[in-house]
Amino acid sequence: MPKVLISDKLSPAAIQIFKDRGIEVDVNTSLSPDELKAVIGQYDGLAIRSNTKVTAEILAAATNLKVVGRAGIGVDNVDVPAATARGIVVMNTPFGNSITTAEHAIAMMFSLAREIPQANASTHAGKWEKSKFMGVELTGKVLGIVGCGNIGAIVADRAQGLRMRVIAYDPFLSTERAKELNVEKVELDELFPRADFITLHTPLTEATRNIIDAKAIAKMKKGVRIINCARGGLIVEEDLKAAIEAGQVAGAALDVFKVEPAKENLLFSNDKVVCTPHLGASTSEAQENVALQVAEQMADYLLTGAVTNALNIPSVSAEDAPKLRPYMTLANQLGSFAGQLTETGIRDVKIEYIGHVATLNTKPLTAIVLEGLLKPMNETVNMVNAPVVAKDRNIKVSTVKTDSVGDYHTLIRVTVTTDQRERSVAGTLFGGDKPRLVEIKGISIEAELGPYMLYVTNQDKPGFIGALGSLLGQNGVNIATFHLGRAAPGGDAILLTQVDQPMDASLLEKVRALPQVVQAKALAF
Ligand SMILES: NC(=O)C1=CN([C@@H]2O[C@H](COP(=O)(O)OP(=O)(O)OC[C@H]3O[C@@H](n4cnc5c(N)ncnc54)[C@H](O)[C@@H]3O)[C@@H](O)[C@H]2O)C=CC1
Ligand SMILES: O=C(O)CCC(=O)C(=O)O
Repeated sequence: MPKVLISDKLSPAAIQIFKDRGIEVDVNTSLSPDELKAVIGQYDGLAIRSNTKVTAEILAAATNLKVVGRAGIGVDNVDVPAATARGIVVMNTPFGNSITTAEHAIAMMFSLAREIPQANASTHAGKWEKSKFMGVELTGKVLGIVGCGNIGAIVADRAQGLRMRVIAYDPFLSTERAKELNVEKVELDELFPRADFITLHTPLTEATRNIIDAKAIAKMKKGVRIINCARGGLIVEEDLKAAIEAGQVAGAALDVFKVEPAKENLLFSNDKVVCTPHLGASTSEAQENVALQVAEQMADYLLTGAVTNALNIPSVSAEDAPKLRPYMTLANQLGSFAGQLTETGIRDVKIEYIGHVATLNTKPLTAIVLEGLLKPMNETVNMVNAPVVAKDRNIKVSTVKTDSVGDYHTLIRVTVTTDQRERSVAGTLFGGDKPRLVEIKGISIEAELGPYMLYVTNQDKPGFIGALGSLLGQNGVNIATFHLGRAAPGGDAILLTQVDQPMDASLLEKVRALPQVVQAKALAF
């Protein structure tokens, strides 16, 4: 039974889902990094929010870990490349808290415009400072959105409802999408001087880190108000403080900080700064959504291998999954067949998708071909890290899709080039779901793969099949299936036979000693 650790505060709905799906679950939200490192080896899954830092060091100790599930959006607290290298899937819940976070940004904008938190504190203190809190209207003001993805788009919609004019900077926002959102797409240098309010909704990446620094602030309209409900690292806090003190920035509303939990910060106690402790996603609705989603996704992966919302492995939609399933088996068999026959360094892998298979999402198929291919060289390889392992080994991977149909209505061909030779193997699905090998090194054959196979290349000469059958029989090896192919009468030939038990090394030597045999290899699937 798989075992999951929940190490951040998640809605109890997640615990129930894990239990209902037959997954053992522990909850411990107070582990120090060292304590987490000490226990993580017991778990197959780790469910987190933003508190737990899943570092390379934690992952190195996570010897059984298969999936990290982030109940939320940002995964900057997870070392995704380190997880990928270890074959660990990292998944998030990209939509579950978007509305809630967008609403928080709007609430922060109102708070800034009317100084509501400051006025609230003053009124509670019995001061009745009516003339001190003179606000600004939002109607007719320009809102500059930096990062117009899921949350940015919802903020744009709500702001338009407030009669604001919305401009957005997002290099990946298409003109059509901007039109659909009724948002004016601008460059950052145009957004800064035009916006009365600026709200940040990008992930924290090397391109966005410190996007709001002294240089950027100098380009902004005097009296601009800045809202950050994305990530603390987007703003250089020292520069923001100086700009508020100089009057260039009228105020800032911050839900996120460079260092969290932010028990201390240079912007605290500045009366132009409104702060919340990373509450963007904190509504009961959003927390229920993300907890349910992450638990279902993690359970699906641990129990069935189905992948949703993963950041380091191609996702397969519920609609595509049943169509891809038989191809996944075929792709893995083809990769594994090629991998087991390869004895020297691989330079190049070409995967051809021909006919029906070319119309499907082939990314997961490519990953699983590589898993099968590399497994004989690397026990820990899986679909997640196979592309990285291939890259690390300087293996060039290319894919070709052709939807024109040849002898088979659907075909996958894997061609592996090593320093010494090029070898190809191809397969199809019989009856729509039964994987069959139909070509090895360009020679036609028709074979179903079983757990123990004997693969022989030989010269097509009389007497070979009888001699091999007798040899296997004399050594107590039962033949389950027998498949033959040849390039031309008397030429190169291949034999693939399924046997009922593993072939031991001494028997294999006897097969190799038969006069017609060029190569003999025991394969396992
Ligand atoms: N405060 C909180 O509790 C929460 C914070 N977040 C943060 O909000 C961020 C945004 O979330 P979503 O909208 O769901 O993500 P998203 O991926 O849908 O949108 C992010 C947008 O940023 C854009 N972008 C990427 N690089 C950019 C760059 N260099 N300059 C400008 N735009 C760039 C992308 O094209 C994309 O459209 C998350 O990455 C997360 O860090 C998310 C949820 C809750
Ligand atoms: O889990 C949380 O409270 C934070 C949410 C968040 O920052 C995110 O989803 O990126």
